[in-house]
Amino acid sequence: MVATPPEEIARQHAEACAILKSRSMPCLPRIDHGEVPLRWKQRPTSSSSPSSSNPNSPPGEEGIVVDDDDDVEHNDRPGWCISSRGQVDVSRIVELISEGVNDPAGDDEKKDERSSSSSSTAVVKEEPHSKSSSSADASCTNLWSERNASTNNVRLTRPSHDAWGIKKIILVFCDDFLNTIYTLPWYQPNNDVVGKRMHDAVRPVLDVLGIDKSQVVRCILAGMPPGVTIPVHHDTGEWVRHAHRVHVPIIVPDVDAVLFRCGDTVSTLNRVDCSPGHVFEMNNQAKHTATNAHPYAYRVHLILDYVDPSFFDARVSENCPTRRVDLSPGEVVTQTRRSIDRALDAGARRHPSYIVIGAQKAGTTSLYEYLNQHPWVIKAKRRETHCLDWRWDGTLKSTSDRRRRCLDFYHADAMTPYPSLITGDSTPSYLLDYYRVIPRLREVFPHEPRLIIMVRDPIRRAMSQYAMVTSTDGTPEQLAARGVEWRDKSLEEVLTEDVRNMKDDGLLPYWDVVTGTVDSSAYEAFANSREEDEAWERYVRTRIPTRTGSYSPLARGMYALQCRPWFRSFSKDKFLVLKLEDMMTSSPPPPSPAQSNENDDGSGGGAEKREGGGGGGGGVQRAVDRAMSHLGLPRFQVSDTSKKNSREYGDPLEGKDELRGMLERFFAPHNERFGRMMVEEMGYDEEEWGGVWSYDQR
Ligand SMILES: Nc1ncnc2c1ncn2[C@@H]1O[C@H](COP(=O)(O)OS(=O)(=O)O)[C@@H](OP(=O)(O)O)[C@H]1O
Repeated sequence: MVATPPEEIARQHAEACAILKSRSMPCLPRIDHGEVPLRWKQRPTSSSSPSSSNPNSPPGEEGIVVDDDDDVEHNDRPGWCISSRGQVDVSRIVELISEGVNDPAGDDEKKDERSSSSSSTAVVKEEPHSKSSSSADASCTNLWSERNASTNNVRLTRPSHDAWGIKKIILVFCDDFLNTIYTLPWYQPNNDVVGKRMHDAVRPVLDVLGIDKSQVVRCILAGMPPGVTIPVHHDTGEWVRHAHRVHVPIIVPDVDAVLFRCGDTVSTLNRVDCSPGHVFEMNNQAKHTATNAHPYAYRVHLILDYVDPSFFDARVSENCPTRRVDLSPGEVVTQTRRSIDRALDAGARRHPSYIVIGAQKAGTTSLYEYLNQHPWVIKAKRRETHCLDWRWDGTLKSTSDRRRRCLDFYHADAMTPYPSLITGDSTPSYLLDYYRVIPRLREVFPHEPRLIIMVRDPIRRAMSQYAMVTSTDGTPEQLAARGVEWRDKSLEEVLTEDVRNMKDDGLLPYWDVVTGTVDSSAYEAFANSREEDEAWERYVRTRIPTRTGSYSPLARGMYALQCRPWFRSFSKDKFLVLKLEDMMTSSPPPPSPAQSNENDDGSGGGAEKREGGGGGGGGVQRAVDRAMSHLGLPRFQVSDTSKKNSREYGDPLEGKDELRGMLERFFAPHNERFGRMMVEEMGYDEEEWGGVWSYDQR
């Protein structure tokens, strides 16, 4: 977010006034190009920094990025940004909003202050034709009065508008992700006298656009003060990509004193005809700027955003259906920069909403960081809370104390007023440590957070673990967590040790240590037996230390065994399982269903599945889309798709073909079993999971 410095705003204002004075810029001829194609608005938005949505920070700017440069990608950008969609009679809207139109924003409050202070000598600039009313009773007819709005309508903040002194009458509004569309009382035909009249007065605009009112996601009347320039900017936020932006000038005291320009670049801004009643659509992801050079009067536009009807179906298929809420008069809403909630829903969300439970070294940090780029996802106080394993405080007497302790690892209290926002953590040790973690999770988080499991070729995973644990880089805390047990051990030694432990626990009756081979019939007989369950529990209960990462290089890659107790403990719909390899595919990011009609270039995108290949962001976006859908969050575009927690290390299996062959033989039946489990028990795609990590295909 770049805030335009005041000197630059002053320069742009002077420039606009000079243009107006010289009458050197004619308006574009009114041409109806039809709707601005939404694919022209797909440029990723750039201001979704997670911190901006942290409820601990005050709501920031309202999704507007001010640009001073022209570094915009112009691929497939239109030769036009403005489409004249028609002309309507706005006199009924004018009737409703004329009163108080030229009162400065917040003036009713100032008047209250003045009337309560007889010594006040402040000079109020009187505007002609301005009957103002500061009463907030139901009969108050000044819709600009903020007291009236907060009593009879609903007050919403739009910080950038406030900064520019723009005042507004809000009729329909949605959060940044179009997750909830709020209809305010002053647009509800059955609820309010104003609502009925406003609803009817706006109707001709919808008719000219050929849209149904259910398509409207935002609709406000915005009053721009005299002597103000909104500097060149473009709008940002997910909603921009999905919505058509329409302006209708309603009250324009002097069209020659208004300069509204829009264009693909700062140097190609075109002037739009702002005569009252001109319904025009603009590409609000292109540059635009407005100046009201009138000496004393406000200029009012109806600003309306609408989506295609297919948008709502797409949201259903993304597991994130749009909600519609009719707000009551005087209702209070809580806002962050990108979210809006009803105050009466405070506390409705229970935290945490998700936990990435493993597997270690399978890309869990990346997934966590990608999720946290979503403006509605708030980081835990630390990525790996470990609140259910080694930070669990068994000395606490009651469940509520233990819950409190666990919740303290998240910003749970600060998030209470904002139920749209979610939080969670990534503690990859949980997957293996099921016997400790599952009962604790059930106890302190009975709402059962969504669980995400990432997996990776178990041989690669083991190599990554070995490289990490034997590495001497990192913070003292990281070094301590890794332990020193493997420091002087070779890869062969640590693998052999794990095999020995498993053998001793009766977990590998099918594995011949001398030949390094599996007895297939012994494996088939043992797999999924009660004996295997017992042996697995024995292993997990005795071989998992809590204060070192130097353990289980093989067991942590036996995913069917690790997942089984989890899958038995929670319903299927609680889980999402993702393969790290799928994050590495380089095919272009998929369009969301909500964009697919516009975006489909017909390319299936040949996925490169092997590690080390590509990783152009398509795989990351696809994985994050699935996670968002799992969490019931609206889709967003991941801006930083770089891999996290990655380490440069030589291939520990380089020149060790025998060891590699042994590992492949060891893991092959486990991989095959896990693939089957995913398809048959969890209902995942056969093509994706059948034959997962089948080494003989390499
Ligand atoms: N997007 C993407 N593409 C390819 N590889 C990726 C990606 N994200 C994470 N990684 C690799 O995942 C490894 C780190 O996993 P974790 O973050 O789960 O490790 S940890 O358990 O939290 O320590 C680590 O593997 P190694 O580099 O082999 O150690 C990361 O490089």
